Amino acid sequence: MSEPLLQAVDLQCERDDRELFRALNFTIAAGTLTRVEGPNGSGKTTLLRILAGLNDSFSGRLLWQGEPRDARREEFLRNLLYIGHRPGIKPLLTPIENLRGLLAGRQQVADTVLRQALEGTGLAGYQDVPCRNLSAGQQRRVALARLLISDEPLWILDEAFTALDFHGVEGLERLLVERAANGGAVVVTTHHDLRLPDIHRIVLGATAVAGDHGATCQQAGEAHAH
Ligand SMILES: Nc1ncnc2c1ncn2[C@@H]1O[C@H](COP(=O)(O)OP(=O)(O)OP(=O)(O)O)[C@@H](O)[C@H]1O
Repeated sequence: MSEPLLQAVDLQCERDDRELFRALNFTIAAGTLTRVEGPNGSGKTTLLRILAGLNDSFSGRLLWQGEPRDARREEFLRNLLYIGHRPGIKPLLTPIENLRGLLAGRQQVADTVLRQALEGTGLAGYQDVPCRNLSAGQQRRVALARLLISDEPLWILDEAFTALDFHGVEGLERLLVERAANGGAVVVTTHHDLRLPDIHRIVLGATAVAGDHGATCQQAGEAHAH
């Protein structure tokens, strides 16, 4: 197996006295794609925010490269690119200005590179238009342009495919596969029917109908049920 980046050990989370998941164990390794699945409200966003260090209401352990994540929090955050389910784009700013803001304090990137990244996500000609004048899919593409510049080894992407058209979905699928092939680790949630090979699956709320909020982890070809 390739190098483990992030490991979850016995994760458990409750919200408003309802258990979303428990006994969740998995490894996010370099060079892999992982999809977190489950019905609405099963806890996908919550799990991604926990993994990204944005939500601390859980029990269990998270390890970054084999050591407690919180003991290496700064290093962990430098190595993480998290894009939430809202694109997080400032409507009064242009795509270029938004990207500059998103990269502030992390990466020094020339404007020519930002422009190329926006062209790469299909926004040629829109780089200097205020984002409030862009469609939902175009705003999503502004946020996703960040992926074309990223040097972080771990991507956590919540509902990244939302509002994208057919070509946008295809392009993003290709990018994620290439990223994993080049040694990155990608964790995604989506309600889209993705065509990604060798994807690992973390299924939440698998037995929710029976009132038992179970979770299943399948590491591409190998399944662990809890
Ligand atoms: N800020 C919050 N405070 C309390 N409960 C919350 C909060 N945010 C979400 N929840 C609850 O946590 C549960 C899981 O929500 P979450 O957003 O993680 O689900 P999800 O699987 O991502 O859903 P969806 O597919 O609809 O995006 C839901 O029942 C929701 O009501």
